[in-house]
Amino acid sequence: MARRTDELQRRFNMSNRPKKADEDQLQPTMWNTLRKLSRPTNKNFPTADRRLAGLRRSFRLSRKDNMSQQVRQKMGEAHAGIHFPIYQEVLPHQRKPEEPYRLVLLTGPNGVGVSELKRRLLLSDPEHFSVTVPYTTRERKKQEREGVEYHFVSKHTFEKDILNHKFLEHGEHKGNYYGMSLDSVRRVMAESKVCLLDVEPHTIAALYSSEFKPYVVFVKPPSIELLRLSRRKAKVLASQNEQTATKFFTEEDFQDMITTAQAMEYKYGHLFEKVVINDDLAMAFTELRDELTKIETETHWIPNTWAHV
Ligand SMILES: Nc1ncnc2c1ncn2[C@@H]1O[C@H](COP(=O)(O)OP(=O)(O)OP(=O)(O)O)[C@@H](O)[C@H]1O
Repeated sequence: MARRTDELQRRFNMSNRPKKADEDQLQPTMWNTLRKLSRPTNKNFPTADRRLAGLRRSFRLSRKDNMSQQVRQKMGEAHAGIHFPIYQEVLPHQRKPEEPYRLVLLTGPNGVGVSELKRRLLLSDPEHFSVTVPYTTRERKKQEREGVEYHFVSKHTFEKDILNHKFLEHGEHKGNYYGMSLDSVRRVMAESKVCLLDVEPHTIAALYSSEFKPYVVFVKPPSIELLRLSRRKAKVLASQNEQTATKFFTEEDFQDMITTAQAMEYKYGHLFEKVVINDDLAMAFTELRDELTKIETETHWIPNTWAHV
């Protein structure tokens, strides 16, 4: 029988965009961040390429400049067509042994620890957790194998695939395309593994269906004081003049992380089923792993539209 609880209603009942009155109350910085959040970008390339190539941050800009008009138009249509209902009925759900595991989506501001938590989950049980293989048009390096680090395809094929909505997220860097396809997610799920995917929050909508039953985890930074303490020794990669070097987090990085997290929660909080505050890394990992175990083994709520495949 369908039921609706206040908590679930809170999660599922908000429209995707803040109301005008709400917009007026937002701090200017947060509102600018909200605007930025609407731009497609890609978090799924293997960290080495994404970061060594300076992809993560420059990606958003290069995509905007380089993508063909036709492709941009198609992408706009794809995003514009997705709406969430004001209310959603929910049903209790328990995974049957023959069913695929729910897709696990990890999201959060840059540098908060999404990749680190994903890496730890993978290491903790490589037979159980898996990740997708991205597509690229760049040249294959000597040590790389097709289908392991990347699927290597031609520019023509890639552009055709963009128009056919094959990619969940895609972008361009230094004249090469990179992208993550829906089929890669399906392949992992068909292997009876838990597919871990880190995404920008706007991508959640494209996966919000009975086929994927996404379990959305928001990785949130702690207070700025705790960020300063916990990230004292942590380093991030930074691009400088096309070169990449590691650097310590700056005060600006921390501020940015907190403002972006607030904006993400404001705009997409109704889709987050679990919020993990990443202060102590070991504790955050344990909390996340335990929660994923519960979702696999215990009865929990899902939108009733997901009940039938
Ligand atoms: N709780 C934590 N305490 C200390 N250091 C942390 C913690 N969480 C993550 N880190 C470190 O912070 C840095 C950034 O983490 P990570 O690469 O996972 O961020 P991210 O959210 O994936 O960001 P991006 O998508 O930009 O790569 C890494 O050096 C990581 O080891």
